[in-house]
Amino acid sequence: MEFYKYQGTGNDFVMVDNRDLQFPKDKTIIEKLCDRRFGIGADGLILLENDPDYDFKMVYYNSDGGESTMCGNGGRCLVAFAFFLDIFEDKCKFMAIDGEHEAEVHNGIIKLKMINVDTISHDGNDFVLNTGSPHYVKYVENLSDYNVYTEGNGIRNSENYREKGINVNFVEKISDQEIFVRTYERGVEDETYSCGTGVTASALTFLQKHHLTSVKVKTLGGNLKVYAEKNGDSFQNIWLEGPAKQVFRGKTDIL
Ligand SMILES: N[C@@H](CCC[C@H](N)C(=O)O)C(=O)O
Repeated sequence: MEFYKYQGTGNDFVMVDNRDLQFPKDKTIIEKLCDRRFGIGADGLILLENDPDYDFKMVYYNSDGGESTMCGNGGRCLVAFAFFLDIFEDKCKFMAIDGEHEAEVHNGIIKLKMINVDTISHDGNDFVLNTGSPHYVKYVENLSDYNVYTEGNGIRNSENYREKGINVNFVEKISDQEIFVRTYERGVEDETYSCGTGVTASALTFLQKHHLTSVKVKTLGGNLKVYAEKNGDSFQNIWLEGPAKQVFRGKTDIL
């Protein structure tokens, strides 16, 4: 099987052109392909498929092999992959598990429109919201030295969230225009270098508090930017922007 490897701010994905629907959607196989010792190695695997009403369709799996909810960086990488395959010119629309997404490509920078967010709930002093995937957002100090694995794993496996799982983001304010975000991801069950839906969730809590329409976001794997408009309680016109790159392509016998 031919595959491609992409990364978006260090969130990395095995990418397969499955327009012929030949890929076996088997949990054990996907887990093996994503394994960093015995496989290709990635935070997730994404299938590019045809959709009769859109330029293409996104099917996303976490590295544990389970199909999951929306992946923002994965979506940006898939747009870069579709652009590489000449599926569209500079703007596209695709279908994902959380609905329709628009995207634009300019000089390797991919701008992805995220779903509207109607509710930001509180859990104590922290925030819970869904940006296509469920996210917990906690503001901390000294984020560089923070134990993201232990604290994130604890919240993800706490009584309220254990069953469905949740992604856990730790946020530190850098300035009025910039935040630093580190994320423990459900389904990877570890910290990743960046999480697009998590960066979006974290950014929205910051935009709400400071009445802003955009914020720069630093992650371990690079920099992103989030734009959004607030209409009543709801955030609309939410865009996640940043680089996404093809790293290599190859053939695997794992299947
Ligand atoms: N890396 C992602 C989020 C992927 C989904 C997540 N692991 C989940 O199961 O909710 C992103 O960039 O958004």
